[in-house]
Amino acid sequence: MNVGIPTNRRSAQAGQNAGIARPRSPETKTGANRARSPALGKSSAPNPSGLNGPAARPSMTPGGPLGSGSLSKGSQPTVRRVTSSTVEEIRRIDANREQRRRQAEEVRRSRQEEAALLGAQCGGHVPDIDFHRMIQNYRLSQQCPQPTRFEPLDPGAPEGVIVCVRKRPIMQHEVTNSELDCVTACNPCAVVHETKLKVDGITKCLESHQFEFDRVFDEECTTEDVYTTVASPIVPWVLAKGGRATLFAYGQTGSGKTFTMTGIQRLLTEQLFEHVKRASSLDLTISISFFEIYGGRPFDLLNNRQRLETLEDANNEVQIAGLVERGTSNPQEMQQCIDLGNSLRTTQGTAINRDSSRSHAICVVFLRKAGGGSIHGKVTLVDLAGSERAADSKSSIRQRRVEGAQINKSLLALKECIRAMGDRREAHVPFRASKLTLVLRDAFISRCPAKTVMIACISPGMASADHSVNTLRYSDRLKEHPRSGKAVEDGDSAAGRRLSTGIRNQSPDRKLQGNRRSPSPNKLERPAMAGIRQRPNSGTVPDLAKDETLDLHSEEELLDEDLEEYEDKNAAPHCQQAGFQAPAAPPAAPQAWAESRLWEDRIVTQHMHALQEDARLLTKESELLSQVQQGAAYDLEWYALEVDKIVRRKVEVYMNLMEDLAAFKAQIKRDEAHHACGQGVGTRRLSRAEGPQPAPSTLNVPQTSPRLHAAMDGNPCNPQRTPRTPRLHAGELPTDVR
Ligand SMILES: Nc1ncnc2c1ncn2[C@@H]1O[C@H](COP(=O)(O)OP(=O)(O)OP(=O)(O)O)[C@@H](O)[C@H]1O
Repeated sequence: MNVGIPTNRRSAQAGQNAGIARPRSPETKTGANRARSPALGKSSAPNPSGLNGPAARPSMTPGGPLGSGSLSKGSQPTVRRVTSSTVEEIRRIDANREQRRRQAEEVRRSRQEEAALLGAQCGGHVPDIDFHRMIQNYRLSQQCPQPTRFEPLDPGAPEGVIVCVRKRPIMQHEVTNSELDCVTACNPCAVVHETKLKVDGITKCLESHQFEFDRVFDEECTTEDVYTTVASPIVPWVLAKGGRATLFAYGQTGSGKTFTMTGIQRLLTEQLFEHVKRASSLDLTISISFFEIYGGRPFDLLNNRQRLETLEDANNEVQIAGLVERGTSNPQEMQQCIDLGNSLRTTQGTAINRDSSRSHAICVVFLRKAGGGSIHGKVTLVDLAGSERAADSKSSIRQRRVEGAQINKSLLALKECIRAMGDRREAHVPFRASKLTLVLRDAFISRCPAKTVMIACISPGMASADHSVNTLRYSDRLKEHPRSGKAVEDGDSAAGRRLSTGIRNQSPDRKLQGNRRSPSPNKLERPAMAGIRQRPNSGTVPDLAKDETLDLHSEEELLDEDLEEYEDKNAAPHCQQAGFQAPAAPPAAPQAWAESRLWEDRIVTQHMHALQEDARLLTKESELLSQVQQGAAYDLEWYALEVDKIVRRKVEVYMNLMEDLAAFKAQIKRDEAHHACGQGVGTRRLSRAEGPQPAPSTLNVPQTSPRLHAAMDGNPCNPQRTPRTPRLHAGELPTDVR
């Protein structure tokens, strides 16, 4: 009976049966033969062939002893013996089959029980039992002892960068999607289990990525635990040393960055006032600024999201012009400011997070000498935008693309700055690479002692495993110093090679491989966590894979490092065959972004100027009119001339604005077309070797009027047709209408 036996097993049995069909058919079909067989089994008739095993069996050919049925008397014992061994074989097979059936039944029953139990725990949404078992077994094998309390990290330790990981609990939406918790937090290790199928397509396996950090907080840990361990030791350190401390929360959307950061803000508020009170001899005041960087631009969160400008003063210090700094005299006031700032952040609902932040929020707490004096110390809390947003730089929606590109760029720049900061021999900190790092310059380049804490937040859900690995990889590299002598000396295979040669020296192909990982059949047999607690650590990802996997920012990394190479490699093949000469770079390239952003800035400024000019003209017009109405001016010819000038000026102002608007719309159109080119839909872009590219100066000196642009053939990839924006400055106004 085949019921309940899996297809493959059934066919296996069929095969076995087929294998014995021929010897059995003449002798064993009847019950009589079966009944006779035990007795026959005892036969000790000699083997005529004189051989043991299968070779000793009688021939199965038709002419053989069993084949024709014409057995002689002398051959009878041999037949009996053959029959006996066949029956024995059948019995054994039957017994095995029965045992397997029982085992299968047992497995099925225990799976059902386990599924019911798991389903009850997960509100009826049963995750994959096999993967669940594998992860449980992994955890059991590690026997991770969770410390009852975390020792506070020493902020005075020589290394300037502390990297921690916080795993949040699994959320309802993940349970509803039957997701498993695939992150094992076992301080100081964090392991992400990626669920995979082997090459046969049916065998399930786990790929476990292990990393080691300064601290790893599991889902049971509270924000107080995190604060006590990493943030609370920083406050006395800042007071004592006059230091600059910067805490970052990094991770994908919904991983708990804002949750962690708001908790830290609250706890810091409470602790700070206490400590400042205790250190009364320092005579310090506490003030706060709160701003966000959205789309590469700072906005003041304590001043109704007023747009801010970053400037550099004569001493090369970065200043944020117009940023409000509110003095606070008690924790409640400070908390109110923080709440206000958090409420004004740019958010958007996503499938994962109803209030997903789309910006980097930067809350700066200043400790100043009383009376608005110089800065004694500073604590900066940065809630970074979701790291996965970087992938939006390939979105089809322009706004998302701009956001994504800026986030990508800033996270990459941040990584490089922190790495450079940690490496004491690193002379160059590339803080100018993004607005985020520019405004945080103090954190990286400061004559005062500086300390950086990175809290990497990860979601435990199986669907987030990729992002979690990327987050851990990013965080892992913060402590990996590009020119670290140790790493080079270790010569630790590819990792060492990469550290010693730097990313620039990698082959372009490598660099472009993004997240691809080399298959690693041995990953499951990697050493247990206890065995990997040494740096450099990158867990089970083989060195080569690590080398290849430049995380999701690799393309941007490349852009920043070598734009030319990028342009040549990324020109869509499609775009290389049509006959056009296209503009500066694909949309992801810095020049294209810079051009776009220049237009955006310009259109807002021009509109503002137009309004101001209009208001001024209106005032002048009203004065003129009232003069005539009240009989103060009798020269109506003069009056008509003045009115004419005003109206002409108004027309000019608004014509200019309309030109700008047309140019801006054309720029948006070009962006879209370039994006399409980048996706393989567009037209050709010449490489630098093939033809001239517009010089960066075209950004400032646009070449043709939008009116001409309207008459163009509609190919927005033509750099010669970049619209011109007339500038309107106060100095350009005709003197006679002033
Ligand atoms: N440790 C935690 N314990 C309980 N709930 C948490 C924890 N971490 C996060 N959450 C919850 O997860 C959800 C998402 O968290 P949060 O908004 O902090 O994510 P995020 O990383 O800031 O996302 P985004 O980048 O989209 O803003 C929130 O509902 C939050 O309450």
